[in-house]
Amino acid sequence: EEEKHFRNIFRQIAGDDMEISAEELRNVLNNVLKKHKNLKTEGFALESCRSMIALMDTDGSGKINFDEFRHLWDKIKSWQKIFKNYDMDHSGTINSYEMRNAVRDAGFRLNNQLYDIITMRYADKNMNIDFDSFICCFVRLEGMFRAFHAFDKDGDGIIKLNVLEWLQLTMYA
Ligand SMILES: O=C(O)[C@@H](S)Cc1ccc(I)cc1
Repeated sequence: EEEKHFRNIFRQIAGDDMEISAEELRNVLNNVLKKHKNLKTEGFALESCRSMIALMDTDGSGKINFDEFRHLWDKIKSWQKIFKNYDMDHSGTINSYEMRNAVRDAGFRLNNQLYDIITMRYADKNMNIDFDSFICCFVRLEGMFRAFHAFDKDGDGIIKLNVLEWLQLTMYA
């Protein structure tokens, strides 16, 4: 039943081509955000939605189909619970220390250098991370781990890429 309901929602968002574009994704994310008063954010920028599409576009169509959207939506739902769990004062932001715990709670195993890089890339001047930056960071983390494992056929934790393969990975993200 829930699946049918979700498919109807998807159909409304996606329109005739049954694929969601960056603009359509931005509209649905920002409409949902309006229902969450304690998720302070200026909303998702188009560029952020383009990146989320790229990271989730496993069939290379340039848009996201039902399965890709379902995966993204389930991830955002679980990651917003983690965000709210750490945003105790309901400021709509979490600080860089809480971000470390949120990343760990989401199951990502990083090192100190990466935690610092994430703070530099996603936090504001007060070292706080707002909700849309938080989600974009997690979508990128999940997408990049997934891309690495897709290349790591023998699962030895080592991949070999030539420069064009590297650019294919990093430019469409
Ligand atoms: O659908 C909702 O409002 C909750 S349950 C999950 C959620 C929260 C924020 C966003 I943006 C997307 C989804």
